[in-house]
Amino acid sequence: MVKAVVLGAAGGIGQPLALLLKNNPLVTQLGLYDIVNTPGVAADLSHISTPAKVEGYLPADDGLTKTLTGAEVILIPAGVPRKPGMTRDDLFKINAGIVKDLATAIAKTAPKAFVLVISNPVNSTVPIVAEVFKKHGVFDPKRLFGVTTLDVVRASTFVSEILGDLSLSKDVVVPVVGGHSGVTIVPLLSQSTHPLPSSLAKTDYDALVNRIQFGGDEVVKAKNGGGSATLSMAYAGAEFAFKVIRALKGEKGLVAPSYVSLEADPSGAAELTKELGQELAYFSSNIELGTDGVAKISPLGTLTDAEKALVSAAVPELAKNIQTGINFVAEASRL
Ligand SMILES: NC(=O)c1ccc[n+]([C@@H]2O[C@H](COP(=O)([O-])OP(=O)(O)OC[C@H]3O[C@@H](n4cnc5c(N)ncnc54)[C@H](O)[C@@H]3O)[C@@H](O)[C@H]2O)c1
Ligand SMILES: O=C(O)C[C@H](O)C(=O)O
Repeated sequence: MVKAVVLGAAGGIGQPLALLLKNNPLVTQLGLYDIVNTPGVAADLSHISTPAKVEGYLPADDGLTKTLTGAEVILIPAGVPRKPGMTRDDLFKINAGIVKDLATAIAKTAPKAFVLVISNPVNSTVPIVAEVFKKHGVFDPKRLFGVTTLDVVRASTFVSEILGDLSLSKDVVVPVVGGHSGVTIVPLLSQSTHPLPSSLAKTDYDALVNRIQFGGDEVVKAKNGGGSATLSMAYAGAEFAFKVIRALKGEKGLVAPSYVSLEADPSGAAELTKELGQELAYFSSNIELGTDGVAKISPLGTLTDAEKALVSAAVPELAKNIQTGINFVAEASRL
């Protein structure tokens, strides 16, 4: 029995993500919340012949509390997406407040749930959720995740394209670490399960790294004002959520990168900090999932010089993004 919840369920990501969750037999209850259209989305999904009982709520009549009651896994894709010319940080002004309010409701109604943050900028929205939870005395660093899986999915796809066989993409695993925006996205291609051709030119390697780091821009540009990645994000979000659900059901050995608080595993964090050469409160590295959430944060391992340079570029940007999230909650509390 697992109750999964999507906050922002009527949106571009929310709807296909809710569909994928409804299609998973491990999900027995599906709570959908949005400020618009959730009753329709819920009615539609409820006709699908899979076990999950679907309920959709709007803000009226305390719909958010009803949605969150009994939630074990909460996915948050609520907020505005980018338009061409914007960075993810440009979304902060609107999305920070949305995420803060949703986190406050979670802290009050479902403080033990696993919370998976999709809303951008993830590098800052995850610290916002953590700060809100700390204020309410319910922060458990093992249960809060920034969803960076789309970067991993893109890396698998683009590497398979270079290897000339897209059917490999389901098996190609590339750890993508750091955060989720531009230079903070660090693909560790030397650790790919399927090595790149040794003949790959440096310019082609650089282009591949750039494509993984800025894959989101490719979609924003192609949608031409119609938003950012939704379908691939729903796929990626579901993939990560299913791992979390399988782990909470007791399956062992499930590993995936996710942007987490390094308080979740102090000994793993100590090793990671040595590798990064600087303390960061949040970082995405491979994590092992357990029944209580983050069981272990893995170190980066052996890196090439090119990868070390990517990590060095990511760290100061991440530090800035994290502080922006922390400051936002501190300032809001002073008002
Ligand atoms: N982490 C990632 O890899 C990743 C990938 C793609 C998109 N995103 C981010 O996900 C977010 C959503 O993208 P989208 O394309 O689905 O946008 P969208 O505009 O299609 O959908 C967002 C939904 O959020 C709802 N919403 C707004 N305020 C809300 C509130 N207070 N409570 C509940 N719902 C609320 C809207 O009504 C809308 O239905 C954006 O911030 C986008 O940048 C993240
Ligand atoms: O690019 C975006 O703004 C959406 C998302 O973060 C992505 O990586 O596709």
